[in-house]
Amino acid sequence: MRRVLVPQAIDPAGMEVLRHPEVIILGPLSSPDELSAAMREVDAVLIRLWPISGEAIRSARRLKVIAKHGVGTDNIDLEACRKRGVHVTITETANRGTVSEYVLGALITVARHWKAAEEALKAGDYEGRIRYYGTEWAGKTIGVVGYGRIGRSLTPRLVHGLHAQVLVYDPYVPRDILMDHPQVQWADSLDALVKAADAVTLHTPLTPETYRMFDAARLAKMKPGAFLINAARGPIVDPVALVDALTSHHLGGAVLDVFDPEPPLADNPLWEAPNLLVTPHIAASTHEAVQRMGVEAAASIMQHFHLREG
Ligand SMILES: O=C(O)[C@H](O)COP(=O)(O)O
Repeated sequence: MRRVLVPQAIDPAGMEVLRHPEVIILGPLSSPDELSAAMREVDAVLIRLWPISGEAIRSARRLKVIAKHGVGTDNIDLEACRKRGVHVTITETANRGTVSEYVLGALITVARHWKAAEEALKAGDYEGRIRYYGTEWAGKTIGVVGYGRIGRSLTPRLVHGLHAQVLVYDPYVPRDILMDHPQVQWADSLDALVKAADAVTLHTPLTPETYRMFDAARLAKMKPGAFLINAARGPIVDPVALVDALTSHHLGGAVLDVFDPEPPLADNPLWEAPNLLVTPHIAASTHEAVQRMGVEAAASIMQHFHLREG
């Protein structure tokens, strides 16, 4: 028998994939604190965002596979997995379109002062309509940092959906995969991208190289009035520097779906920053993408144990 731990709820279709006479499904757990102990007697874990420490991996003697529901593996101690021979899978393509749609919504919502205008309207200030003038994206330059699956899915949507110019920066992918379109170009450097872009959207993993990639110095290089969208990982952006850049009105606005740490601190300076929109790490949370992530993560476990064709 294989014991598979699903610590947090996933889509029922994903649970269905795990249902098999040779599989015992364990979970859900009530908090991340229970994860390490619960992992001790399992062969596989299907993990969302809860952290899996090296210690938890080392003391999980039966563990063979960790299936990540999503694409970011920064919550998993990969070095400990490598040393113990634990296989890690991600749901490679499950969320790219949904995250791209979130970014389109974020760009439009923040650039049209949607939240402030709505609050003004509800407070009886109908004349906000002649105060909240926004930014039109057609013809503007949007910088896409990271040209992995999400960056590549987003770029055509920016071109065809928003009619924007797109500048792409990613030192790890070959230039010939760039979308072949006159409105899409490589940036020679990250600084060249931030200096030229009316909005920058982040689509890199969290690594030592991307940690605080958007610190005070880099934010200062962004165009005055530009917008920043972070649906990648919180620590890529220095939150204190971002609050300063928004409060001084150097930036026109920002949208954060991710935080450092997660969950974000309740008493948070970000909450007071002007024209900052926030969501609780839901860029990939559509019914469609959550179903795909659940099914693909579960299928990768079953494939690992040769309990399913494919
Ligand atoms: O809710 C989840 O499980 C997430 O969407 C995780 O996705 P990510 O690791 O790709 O952010």
